[in-house]
Amino acid sequence: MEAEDERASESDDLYESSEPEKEAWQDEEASDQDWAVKVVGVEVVKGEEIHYEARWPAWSRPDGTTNTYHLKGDPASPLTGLTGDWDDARKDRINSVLQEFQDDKDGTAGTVLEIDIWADNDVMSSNTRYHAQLFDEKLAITEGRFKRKQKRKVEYDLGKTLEAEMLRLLTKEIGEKDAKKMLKEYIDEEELGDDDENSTVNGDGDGDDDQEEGNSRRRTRSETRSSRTRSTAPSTSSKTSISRAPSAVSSGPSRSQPNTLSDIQSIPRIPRAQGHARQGIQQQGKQSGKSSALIPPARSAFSSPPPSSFGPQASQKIPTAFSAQFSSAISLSASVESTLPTGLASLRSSAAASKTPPLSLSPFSTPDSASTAWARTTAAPKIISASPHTSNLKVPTVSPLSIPPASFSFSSSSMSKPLSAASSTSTASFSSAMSTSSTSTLVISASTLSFPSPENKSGLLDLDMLSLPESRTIKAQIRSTIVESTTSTLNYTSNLDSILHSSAQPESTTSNPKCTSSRSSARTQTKSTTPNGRATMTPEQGSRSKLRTFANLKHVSQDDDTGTKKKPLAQVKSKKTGIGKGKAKETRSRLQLLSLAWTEAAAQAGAAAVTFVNEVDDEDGPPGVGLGSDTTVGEFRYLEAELETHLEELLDPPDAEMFLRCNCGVGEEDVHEDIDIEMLFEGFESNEKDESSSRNTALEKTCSDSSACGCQGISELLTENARVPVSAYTEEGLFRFASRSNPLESGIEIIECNRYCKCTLYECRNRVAQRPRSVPMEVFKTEIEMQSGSDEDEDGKESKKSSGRGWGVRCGEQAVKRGTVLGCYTGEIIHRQTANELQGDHGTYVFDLDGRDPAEGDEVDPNFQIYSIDARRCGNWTRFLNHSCLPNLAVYTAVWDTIPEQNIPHLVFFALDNIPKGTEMTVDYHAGMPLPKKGRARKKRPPGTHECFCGAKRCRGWV
Ligand SMILES: C[S@@+](CC[C@H](N)C(=O)[O-])C[C@H]1O[C@@H](n2cnc3c(N)ncnc32)[C@H](O)[C@@H]1O
Repeated sequence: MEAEDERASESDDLYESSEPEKEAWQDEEASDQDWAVKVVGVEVVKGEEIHYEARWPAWSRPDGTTNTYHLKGDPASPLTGLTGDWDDARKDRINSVLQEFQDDKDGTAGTVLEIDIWADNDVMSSNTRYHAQLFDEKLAITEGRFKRKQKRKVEYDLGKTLEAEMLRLLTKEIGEKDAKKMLKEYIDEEELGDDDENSTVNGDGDGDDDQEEGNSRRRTRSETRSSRTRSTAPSTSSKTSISRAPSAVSSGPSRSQPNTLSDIQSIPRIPRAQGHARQGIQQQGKQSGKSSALIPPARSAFSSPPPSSFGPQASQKIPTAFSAQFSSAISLSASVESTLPTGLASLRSSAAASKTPPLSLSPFSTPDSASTAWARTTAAPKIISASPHTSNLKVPTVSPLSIPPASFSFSSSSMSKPLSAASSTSTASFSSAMSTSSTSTLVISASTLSFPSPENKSGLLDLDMLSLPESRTIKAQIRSTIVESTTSTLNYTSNLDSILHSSAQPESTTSNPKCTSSRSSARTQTKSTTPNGRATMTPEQGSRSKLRTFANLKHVSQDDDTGTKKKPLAQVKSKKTGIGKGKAKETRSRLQLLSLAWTEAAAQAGAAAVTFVNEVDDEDGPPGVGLGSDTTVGEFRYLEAELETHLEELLDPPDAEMFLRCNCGVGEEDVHEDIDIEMLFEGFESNEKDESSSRNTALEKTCSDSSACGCQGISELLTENARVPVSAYTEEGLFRFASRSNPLESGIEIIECNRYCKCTLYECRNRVAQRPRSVPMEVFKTEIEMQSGSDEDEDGKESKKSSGRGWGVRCGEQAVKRGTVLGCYTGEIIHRQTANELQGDHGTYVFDLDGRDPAEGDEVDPNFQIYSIDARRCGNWTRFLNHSCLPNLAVYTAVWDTIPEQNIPHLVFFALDNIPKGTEMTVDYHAGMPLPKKGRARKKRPPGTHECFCGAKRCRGWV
């Protein structure tokens, strides 16, 4: 009883109603006009008052909203006499829903009618709810819960598209005949042995009539993918047709709506955690079994979900007999569904515009008092999605935005001057590369194929499509073809030097007979043959190929034909420490090799250089971060932007229809058009365009209108004065700070548009963190300074200690503007439990994905998983970000290639300040923990932490 009372009073607080909008025009002349009006919804306030929602197509407020709300029975209501039809339609709809329920003999609903009850009716949560509902529905559909919505088998021949594009580009360079010949040779070779794989991937191809069969096909597909991921089985061929795009893509709320109430009601809900987040790089010495990743736990403002967006939901099973009690909920959903095909759009516009949002706009919400209970009904469905990024062969893209143009030049023996990608189109470099076919390079070719430059997109392959795992593989094959016919591996590596900002670059190495690859040697270097005779390049092989290039470089740099001595990249300062004089050649070489290897790997993802510098001592680079198995540099996998996982539950890539698409963007051909997501939500998108006639289509095109872009529904930053959905990014693509006075004030999780967005990656205003990094990074050895004794001195004596933070990262030659998005923390996704059990140094590079960690006391479904990212064995430059109590970077969570409910967002770093070039970049590992008012705290350090050497004006003293 007590609990009930408590809930009731809580609900009173929650559902304090606001006055319906008073419309000025009612008192003015305009009210005499004959206005067209349509009843489009109903709200029930505290289970008593019923307000009709009306839309006035010929009228709008200055902000574009058109809806008004009118109390039922109010004689002054302009809807008097107009609600009859609507009420009838609602009743019909309710009856049909109930009928559907009663007819449901297949046992999915059983004797229980499930009704979702939302715990609050804050309109700002609506998008999140829609999102969750849509996700659930899609999940249910994917699982074959609804027979009448059979999954349609969709195939598209990626290989063909690639072939066509290859042919087009090659034809331009070497003429149609040769181009065809070259491709044919390649394809013939690839086709050998394809059959078995095709049959595995595609099933028997006789449609999806039988659900069980569909399921088994899915299983087969997933098994195929899993094994590909784990054991790097040979990739699919260019002829493979794929059933649906398998990569996980962010789901943002869409303007699509679930089909029927019964669909909604019988869908299991993935439990969503609400709670305080801890986010930070784990500390050394962390104890096994501790639940917290940090000691003491820190709360990051960035990781805490916005209260409205991620508010608790309640979903309860209601016995049929009692369903009448919930008629208001049913009627809400049913009526909106039957009469409001574009309800969400209007919802958005009215919600965005109204400072006093109307109550309970969500068709899925009801202000019932019981709804405050944070209940979960069914067991969470197995997480179907996965990180799609399990391949270590990245799409080799070279972005003109991310590589300083001048630096990406490729010299070659047969060219009078270096090839240059200085022109902003990579096509240019491709042309040059191909026309000097004996010496041009692999990367140019591959990058050209995959990168659509902003100026010249026509005819180039769609980057989105190419980032599918299958296409990566296919691309790798193409890449190997090009290598065979045109590439000098040596040139490739030696020219990477020009990306580096070394004062001295290796001499041209093309004349070195030991290193110049002939066509046949390139073949053996870059192509492997599987037992069945297929020539493919798997991700791992791609990586080995890198290693070989690497070895060549090493060879060249140490044994140069010309006899010219190379200057070291790192100019060792020995003034301070005296260390480093007469440094061995290998030391310099390792730094250089690391620079080349990391830059090469970054460039393949289209990102700017990452170099290693030590101006402090003779350490030849951070331990264990070399690429490949070369003992000189250790083993490490560079992951510029993707995550890796070995977790079973994440190995199964989701089907495309798991993800939602916003409807921004017009006229662009969508390569995924044939994946008919709309089919699943037929009838709910039809009037979108009418609705938004007043909207600026140019804005729409690039997802700039955050109130209209479905994907941005929950990227709600809180402004200082009002809660309005605003885009997470400015027009310039900078992070939009919530508040000048306290930029970290609001918790956010950004939902970026995903690959199904109709804008391109570079056009889309809501795809910023996904773009390749444009700021070159320098991993450098931090200064070793002599300091006074620390607060930990037992005998209290002053002592001199050296302090260092190991290796850190700074922006090299490029200053960074406040709000610049710099990149994501990458590494291996592991279970939080595993992370917590890592001992000592092993936890040093672990970053918790804790944006949605359950709060203490939350009831958590046993299937609910939380994760961390471990950058010990793979990762990128962000693993070197040191801590500062007054940092210049911060981190937020963003989702675009997973579903938020998976709890695997990206951790995105952005600049909190303008950062001058050459400045170390730091984050606060304990964001949210109090700082001393000034100076350095001299309190005893918490156990498990160690002394902080951040040197900030205000410092906690421990890290
Ligand atoms: C994520 S790593 C950062 C990269 C690390 N410096 C390296 O050399 O690999 C985190 C570790 O760096 C060190 N560190 C980072 N910031 C520090 C600071 N302000 N004071 C002392 N040590 C710090 C600590 O050893 C910490 O466990």
